[in-house]
Amino acid sequence: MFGRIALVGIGLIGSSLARVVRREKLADHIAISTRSASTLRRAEELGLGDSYHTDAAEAVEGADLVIVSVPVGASGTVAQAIAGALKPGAIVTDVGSTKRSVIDQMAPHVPHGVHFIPGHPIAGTEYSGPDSGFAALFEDRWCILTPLPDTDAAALDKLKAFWRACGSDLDEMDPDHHDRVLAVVSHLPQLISYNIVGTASDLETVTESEVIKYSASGFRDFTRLAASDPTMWRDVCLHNKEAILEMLARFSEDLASMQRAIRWADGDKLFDLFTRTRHVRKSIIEAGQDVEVPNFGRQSAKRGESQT
Ligand SMILES: NC(=O)C1=CN([C@@H]2O[C@H](COP(=O)(O)OP(=O)(O)OC[C@H]3O[C@@H](n4cnc5c(N)ncnc54)[C@H](O)[C@@H]3O)[C@@H](O)[C@H]2O)C=CC1
Ligand SMILES: O=C(O)C(=O)Cc1ccc(O)cc1
Repeated sequence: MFGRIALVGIGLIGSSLARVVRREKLADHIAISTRSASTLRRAEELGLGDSYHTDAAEAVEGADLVIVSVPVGASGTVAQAIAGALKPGAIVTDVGSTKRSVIDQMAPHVPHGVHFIPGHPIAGTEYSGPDSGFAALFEDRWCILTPLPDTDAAALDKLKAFWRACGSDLDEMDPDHHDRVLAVVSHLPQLISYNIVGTASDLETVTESEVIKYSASGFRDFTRLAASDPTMWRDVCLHNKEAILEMLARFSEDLASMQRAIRWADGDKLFDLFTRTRHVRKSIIEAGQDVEVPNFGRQSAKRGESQT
């Protein structure tokens, strides 16, 4: 499908892309670049690419497709570093969890004649780094592209064909709309998880060992999300600030309303809400969107066994 693909950033997403590109033979040459020398060495030990570069500009030279998979706060720095080396006609895309900020950071650096098409695979886990990736990550998951108004139709089609070959279903969205939707379905749950796990670990009357020993599956699900990469999520918060603050404000209002219902023993109100939310879950399952996060390479979560 492509001659040379350059992957800038080789963590969970970059290394999953490397693996699926190799498996599906989507490129003749995979060039890998990342900022940290030790991560690059690890990518080489894992045999993820055909060439390895500490200099991102060197990796993108001659590439037909460049995929930037770094924390969203680093997008501008990467775009600036690669701008001068991009081949005319190349497609540059990203996988960042926020889109408006990535566009604002990257678009000014992309030269005329290079096709910049921002993207976001809605697929991931709480793990990070080149060891954590796997080729099946994108299978049957959505990938949202947020093309700019002047995006070249042929380049867009090519990028869509690439993601389809990775196993994804494609959607297009306006970047601001993307940021509001993701704020509620992804960023808010993530922040609630950080908060609930923080609350539990701050309780003086409950020892940490009790939290671990008696954690019911509800709390355990939150700890999975709360184990996600701090740099990535710090950047998401800082780069989708307005939409996240709006969703947090709505959430706080609804929480206060629930608090009131409990205080005044308003059982009907609680029952109605719990019935409504149950229907949301039912709709997700009926739509076939209840995808389990795969357990590749992880130890068993059985009681008493350690988790790495
Ligand atoms: N982890 C997840 O579940 C998902 C993450 N994303 C997005 O994908 C992007 C990458 O995330 P992950 O692969 O999970 O992160 P990761 O932490 O596993 O990997 C990040 C990579 O970026 C490199 N990097 C960091 N700063 C850099 C810089 N200034 N220049 C060059 N390389 C740099 C790191 O060395 C590493 O190779 C983020 O923007 C994130 O929002 C999108 C969907 C899911
Ligand atoms: O691990 C999970 O449950 C996720 O939700 C992964 C995820 C994290 C960030 C994204 O932008 C998209 C997907």
